[in-house]
Amino acid sequence: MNEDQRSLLLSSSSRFPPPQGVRLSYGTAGFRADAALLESTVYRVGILAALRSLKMDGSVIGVMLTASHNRVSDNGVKIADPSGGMLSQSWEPFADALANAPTSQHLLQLITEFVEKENISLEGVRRAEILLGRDTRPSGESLLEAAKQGISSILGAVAIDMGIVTTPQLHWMVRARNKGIKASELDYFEQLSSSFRCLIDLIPSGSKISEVDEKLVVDGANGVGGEKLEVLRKMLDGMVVEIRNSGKDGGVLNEGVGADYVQKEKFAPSGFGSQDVGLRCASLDGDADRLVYFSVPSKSCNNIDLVDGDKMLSLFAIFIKEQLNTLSKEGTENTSSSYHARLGVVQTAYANGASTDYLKKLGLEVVFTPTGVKYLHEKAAEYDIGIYFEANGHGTIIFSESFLCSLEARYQEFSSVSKGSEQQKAALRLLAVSKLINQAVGDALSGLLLVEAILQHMGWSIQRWSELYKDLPSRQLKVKVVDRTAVITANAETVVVRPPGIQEAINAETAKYPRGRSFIRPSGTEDVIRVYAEASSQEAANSLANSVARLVDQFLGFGSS
Ligand SMILES: CC(=O)N[C@H]1[C@@H](OP(=O)(O)O)O[C@H](CO)[C@@H](O)[C@@H]1O
Ligand SMILES: [Mg+2]
Repeated sequence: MNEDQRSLLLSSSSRFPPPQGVRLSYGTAGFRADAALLESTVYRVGILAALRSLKMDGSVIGVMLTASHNRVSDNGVKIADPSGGMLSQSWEPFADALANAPTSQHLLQLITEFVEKENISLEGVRRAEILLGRDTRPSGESLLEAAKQGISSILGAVAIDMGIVTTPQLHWMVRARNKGIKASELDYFEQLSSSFRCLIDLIPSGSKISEVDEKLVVDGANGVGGEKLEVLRKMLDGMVVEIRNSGKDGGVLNEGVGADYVQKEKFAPSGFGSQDVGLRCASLDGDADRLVYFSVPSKSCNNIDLVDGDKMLSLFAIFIKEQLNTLSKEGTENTSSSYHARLGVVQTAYANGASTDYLKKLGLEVVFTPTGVKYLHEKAAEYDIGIYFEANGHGTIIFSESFLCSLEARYQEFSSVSKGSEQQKAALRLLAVSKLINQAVGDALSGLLLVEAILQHMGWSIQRWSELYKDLPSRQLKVKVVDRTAVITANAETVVVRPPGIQEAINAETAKYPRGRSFIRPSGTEDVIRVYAEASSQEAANSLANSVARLVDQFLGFGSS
């Protein structure tokens, strides 16, 4: 590292001292905390992003300022790798060390050692390009400045501000830039709208949906997703969409609204109620990378019929399986008859037991990973087509490049020898899905369009979709403890290996409940232990969740020894 670079780092970092008495961890989805604590961390993530770009031969890297479903006073920062996915897990320890370095000297020492180990040249001869995005949180603007300062403290690094965008939009832009395709926000909207229209044009003539099922009402979580859906809606003249909680009418981000609230509390979001009985409703989360659907069952209650990430996964799996079955039918005389694609489905321990049973009965390969998009995405990428969703509505579909190449070739074959055939349509539908779905990360807007297209293709109402299988009643709780990192889990977070004894106690409690299942894990985004329980009745699920929460408090709570 030359003297110019050293003095630049020392002088700039001295303007961003780390918060006292706080230890930050990159967690499930980047650094996340009260916004007032984050300026130094965001500055240092700016440095990290610049180094990551230099390490990746100048590939474009993304930095997103968001705290997703957390309350508005929080904020966070996470990196989008050149593939558009999450930061490589191998760099997370360095990210943690950077964020927690106590002084500028320590920070400089860390960077010096790291760039030597990683063979990163800091002579300023290479260009590093970082796309910056932020959601609608008030703290975003000042944290954006800190990120820019961090980036510009690395010689040759350039920050490009993409403004207020959804998290998936930024990931999509990074992926598109590194694939050498057009990557503006308009390009994003055009890709989604044109591929959506392609699927609508391919709807079988017999599929009809009733008038009441034409309308969709969307809860925008008072966040960035509502305003972006407004733009998209104007490009989709075929869709009847009403957007509420867009953030324009003074509502507070994620407060009583949004996909996390709807999925966890199973309550209708603010602005929804008895006037919406029977309608198809959807809810985005605060940065529009999560989506759930719901319907209001009757005028009497505030509860909802939730159609969660597991059901979206099931809908996508049915549709894709149908197209693959059509393609694998004996080909016409001039095309190859055998056609096999490896379709995989990835879930986490939060997936409702009924969904896993349903998917296995469909003959699908179902595998599990720990919570966090980075784990599911990595696993899904092992298939020709990998579908992953968390129950809370994080998820997407990944198509391998080799599969898409062979699919494109098959589509061309069909177009010349059997134009208009069912095989040709099936190939075109899958190609359209691969363009509509955001393959970088879970994207509430692209997921919503795919759900809408498939429901129209099937001629299904939300009620018909929800009846695919009946969820086992479940309950999630959060428990504040002295130190959540004391809990170490294994087997995709389904068992606790440390502290000793608690898993045996959970097992004994769970055994008391028919079809009981329960697990605990440390949250990566909030300072809590999360408790999940499901059983044959809601009362039993609630009781099991409360019993396990008491065990957590006994073993780990403030009163524990
Ligand atoms: C139970 C739950 O909803 N966990 C969420 C939450 O992670 P935690 O580590 O559980 O806080 O936020 C993550 C990032 O948004 C998301 O990937 C994950 O599904
Ligand atoms: Mg989110």
